[in-house]
Amino acid sequence: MTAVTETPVLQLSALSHTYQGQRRRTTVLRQIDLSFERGTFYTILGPSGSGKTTLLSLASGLDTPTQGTIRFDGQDLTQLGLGRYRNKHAATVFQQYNLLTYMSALRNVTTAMEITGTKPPTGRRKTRALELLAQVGLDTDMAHRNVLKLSGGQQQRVAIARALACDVDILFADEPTGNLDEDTADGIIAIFRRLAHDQNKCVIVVTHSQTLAAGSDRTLTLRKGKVSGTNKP
Ligand SMILES: Nc1ncnc2c1ncn2[C@@H]1O[C@H](COP(=O)(O)OP(=O)(O)OP(=O)(O)O)[C@@H](O)[C@H]1O
Repeated sequence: MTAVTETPVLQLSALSHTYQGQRRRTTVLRQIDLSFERGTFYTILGPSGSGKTTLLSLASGLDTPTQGTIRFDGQDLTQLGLGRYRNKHAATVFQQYNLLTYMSALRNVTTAMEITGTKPPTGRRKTRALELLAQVGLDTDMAHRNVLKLSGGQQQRVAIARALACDVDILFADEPTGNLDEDTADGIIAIFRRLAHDQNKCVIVVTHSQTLAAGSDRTLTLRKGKVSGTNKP
């Protein structure tokens, strides 16, 4: 009998990235090879400036690497199309949230569903959005409030609900618990674990938080542009 090996949902091969500044070039990532599987919650750690956000921008299709390839389900992202990848297969929770500031929390979530063509399996988009906002601890009153009238931590939770609203294969998040108290952060970690383990999604989170790392299935550490260590095999 031959063993069936599943194609990684995301594969980075010989990935390097260099920023071209006005005076000098900075190589941030050097020849990185990494595979990510469905059903797994990953955290990426590393000192400030080690290239974590850069790695996330490339892997989520927001930027293109100067060298190397990125494959989603075996298909090169340049062939699949970055727009299609970001719309249908990947969702990102940004460090700065990137919410639509003239809208309510609820509209931020439903708009994301409209743009990506996400139809909830049951109920209307609005019902599903309220459900997701409740899951991250935002009640109906907060859901209807303009996002600028929410605290930083509450805005961060709207950004998480918005990413959860799009039924994608990979969820990326950059410091998603940075502004949250311990209990709320624990709730978010539990959501990420459920997404990976119950819904077979791949969750990839950049963080400095050891608590978040401890809640994940695998941690990768970036140092000087290389992956210097992985644990929890
Ligand atoms: N657009 C850019 N142009 C030039 N250099 C950049 C650009 N973006 C990031 N850098 C540099 O690339 C390096 C890696 O940045 P990156 O944001 O990926 O690090 P990080 O590990 O996420 O840091 P932190 O933990 O502080 O958020 C830093 O030295 C940064 O100054």
